[in-house]
Amino acid sequence: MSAPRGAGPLRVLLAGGGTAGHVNPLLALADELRSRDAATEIVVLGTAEGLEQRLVPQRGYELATIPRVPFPRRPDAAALRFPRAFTRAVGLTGEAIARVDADVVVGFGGYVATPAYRAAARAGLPVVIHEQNVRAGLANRLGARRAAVVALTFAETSLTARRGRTVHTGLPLRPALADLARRRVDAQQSAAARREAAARLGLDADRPVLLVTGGSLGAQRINEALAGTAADLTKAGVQVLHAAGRGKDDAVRPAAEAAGSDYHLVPYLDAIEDAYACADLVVGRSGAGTVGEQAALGLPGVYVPLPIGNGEQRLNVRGLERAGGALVVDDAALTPAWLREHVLPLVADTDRLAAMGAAARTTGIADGAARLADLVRDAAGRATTTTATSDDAAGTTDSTTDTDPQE
Ligand SMILES: CC(=O)N[C@H]1[C@@H](OP(=O)(O)OP(=O)(O)OC[C@H]2O[C@@H](n3ccc(=O)[nH]c3=O)[C@H](O)[C@@H]2O)O[C@H](CO)[C@@H](O)[C@@H]1O
Repeated sequence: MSAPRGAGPLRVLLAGGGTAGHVNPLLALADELRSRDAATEIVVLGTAEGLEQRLVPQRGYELATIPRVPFPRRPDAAALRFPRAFTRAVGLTGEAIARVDADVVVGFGGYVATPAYRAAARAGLPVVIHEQNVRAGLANRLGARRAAVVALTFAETSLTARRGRTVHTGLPLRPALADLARRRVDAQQSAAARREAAARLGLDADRPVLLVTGGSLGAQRINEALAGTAADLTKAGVQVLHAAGRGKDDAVRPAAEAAGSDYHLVPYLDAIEDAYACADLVVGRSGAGTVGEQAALGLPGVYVPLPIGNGEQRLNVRGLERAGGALVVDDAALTPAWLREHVLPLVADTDRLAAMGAAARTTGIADGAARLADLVRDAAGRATTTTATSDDAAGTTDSTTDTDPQE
């Protein structure tokens, strides 16, 4: 017999997937909920193709998969197949909800979120939405119509819960990153974290470290530009840690090898917190995850927004840029010459980097996972077992006075 709703350990379905940008905040919330109550029951809803396939079981959570059903954007053959495929996905989601006997559904947007929101409505369950990007995706825009809570990474996102609360929680950071964010506020702790992480990565903590990422999938353009400057950087005494993306690292290998032992090329950093702890400067994309993490950590960054999708990457970094924590360069303008002119002097300019880092931190939130966990437990009628240091007065907007998010 299952417990009545609102009683016993929390039971939750977390829906999200695709890239690590969607999966990592979901896992950060899962870890936070479990750390408050080890008996919390969690099922993650994802697809069989996304990064969740690897990342979710690796962190010890059950993954239920449904087929990827992209919402039709034009009247083609896929649009004709959509209603049946969608109904099937909703049915499978309903089965996953019933299996965990969920009392709340939390969605992070993307392909699996729309069926999850629909199945939750059918089951009469409250929905909590987390929107990572400044420009909300379609699934979350639809879901926000009946959501109990819409939680936002960025204050400037215009998505609102029509019938519920809209709260600026920031990005839920996984525990290792939240810990690092706390340590980096103190100069001595920050230096210690850098030394410890440098030892694990085989880096010299006393020389400049440039971290290069292309988001969770890697970025060919960034890889090519770095390949063209690899030797200039190492000749200048800079150590480069470059996560080029799975399957994209081979193209950089000849340049990395020619640049010598200070050029560390990897496909992906599972423990990216170590890389962040050592980095003086980061060059990368401006996915919401990257921006949210680096702001919370007070890390100066050179951002190269991905010029596709709905343009969300340019918007994601705007607040950070305005605050002075970011240099932003268009994808097309990112060349080896640009890196030589801008990044080579910057990575050794400790005063400027310190100012950029401090500016970045003013826009970041380190306890986003705790804030979101409070909202989820509350929506499910559970006590919030720890107190988040939430600036509710500033972070909560009254949904009735906001602009229509569907426009
Ligand atoms: C191509 C694409 O679809 N991009 C979207 C995707 O970004 P994508 O998933 O690439 O990027 P994000 O910046 O959001 O997140 C990357 C995540 O991967 C982690 N990481 C990255 C590299 C690495 O070596 N190790 C590692 O752990 C980072 O710490 C971060 O948590 O989702 C974001 C959040 O909705 C969107 O803003 C992006 O537009």
